Amino acid sequence: MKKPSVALVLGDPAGIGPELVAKVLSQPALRALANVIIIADRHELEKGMAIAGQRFDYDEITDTTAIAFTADRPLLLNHDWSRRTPFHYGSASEQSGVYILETLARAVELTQQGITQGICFAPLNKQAMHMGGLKHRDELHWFAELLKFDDFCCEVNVVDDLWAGRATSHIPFRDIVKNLSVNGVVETISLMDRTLRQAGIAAPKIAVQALNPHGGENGLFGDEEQTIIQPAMSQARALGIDVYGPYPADTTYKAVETGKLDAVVSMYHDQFATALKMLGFERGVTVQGGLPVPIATANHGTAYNLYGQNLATPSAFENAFRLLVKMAGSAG
Ligand SMILES: NC(=O)C1=CN([C@@H]2O[C@H](COP(=O)(O)OP(=O)(O)OC[C@H]3O[C@@H](n4cnc5c(N)ncnc54)[C@H](O)[C@@H]3O)[C@@H](O)[C@H]2O)C=CC1
Ligand SMILES: NCC(=O)COP(=O)(O)O
Repeated sequence: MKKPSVALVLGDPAGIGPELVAKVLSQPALRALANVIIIADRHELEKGMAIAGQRFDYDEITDTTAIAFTADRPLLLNHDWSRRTPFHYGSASEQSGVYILETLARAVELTQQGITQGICFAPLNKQAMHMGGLKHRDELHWFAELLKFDDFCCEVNVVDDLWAGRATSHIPFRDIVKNLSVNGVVETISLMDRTLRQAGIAAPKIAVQALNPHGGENGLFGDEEQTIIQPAMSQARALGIDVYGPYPADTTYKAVETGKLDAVVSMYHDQFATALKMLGFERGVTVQGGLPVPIATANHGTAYNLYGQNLATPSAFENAFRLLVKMAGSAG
């Protein structure tokens, strides 16, 4: 297979992103997987290497129209921040938000131009992005608009061989129930089924979570299982999708283990994400599911509390890079 070209973005320079990028790209075996174009302020990239105590060589480019890759040597497209307001290291700021949005937008542009086949970004901060002008509730919906994609999308989390998606995501807890619908649950199950097939699982088995304690116990405390989740599962079965449940949140993992299920569809963000992060915080990846361009990141965030201390574990971001390269290879 031809080596894919991928865009790599530092995420929020005020968090652990630059340190993670340094730790990943300083490994020759990882660098060799793809032609990498880093979109970053050179000073922040160098600072990440200084924090990590690890470095790699790169060539700087200014012109993206005639790119030539030298074996296993990343290219840097310098997003010069030297004349702009400095970042607030270790906390959210407007300038971090603007930087994140500008660098991600350049990554999307490169991918739309066919120069790269996917985007891997180190952790970003949604609060900073909102301070920097993000009007969408999260980067997923911002990416969708940039890519002129108006179909269904949702974040997909992966730890080892276990995948998870959610029918609602970055919304207030009090709004979960009013945002749940039969159609939304069917869309989430279908996206999960497609994603698993693209990942090479020929006959995906998908668990669906209940919303209420003990699955509502037949309407005793909540009836969303009967009014929304079971009808959605019936529609999914009619589409040929192999779904199981609905399982109460506290015993879903047991059902997954016993039934050797491949994925879980949750009703809200933390419902299964908490179990997944218990299972493998250091290994988890988040994919921007459903978009026409492969985009992946680590499942953890900016960890502002760890900034500048060389304490960030790179393994989740390494997994994100590997998965993104695989997806970009299939896309290109
Ligand atoms: N990949 C991405 O872009 C993601 C971004 N976020 C964003 O990150 C921001 C902060 O999120 P939080 O919920 O505070 O979670 P967080 O993941 O940044 O931090 C949670 C805890 O885990 C620790 N931690 C995180 N990554 C670590 C690593 N690589 N090595 C060692 N310890 C690590 C932190 O020090 C902290 O104690 C939010 O704005 C959120 O939206 C959250 C998840 C993924
Ligand atoms: N920036 C990616 C992101 O926030 C996805 O993380 P999560 O919603 O899976 O926690």
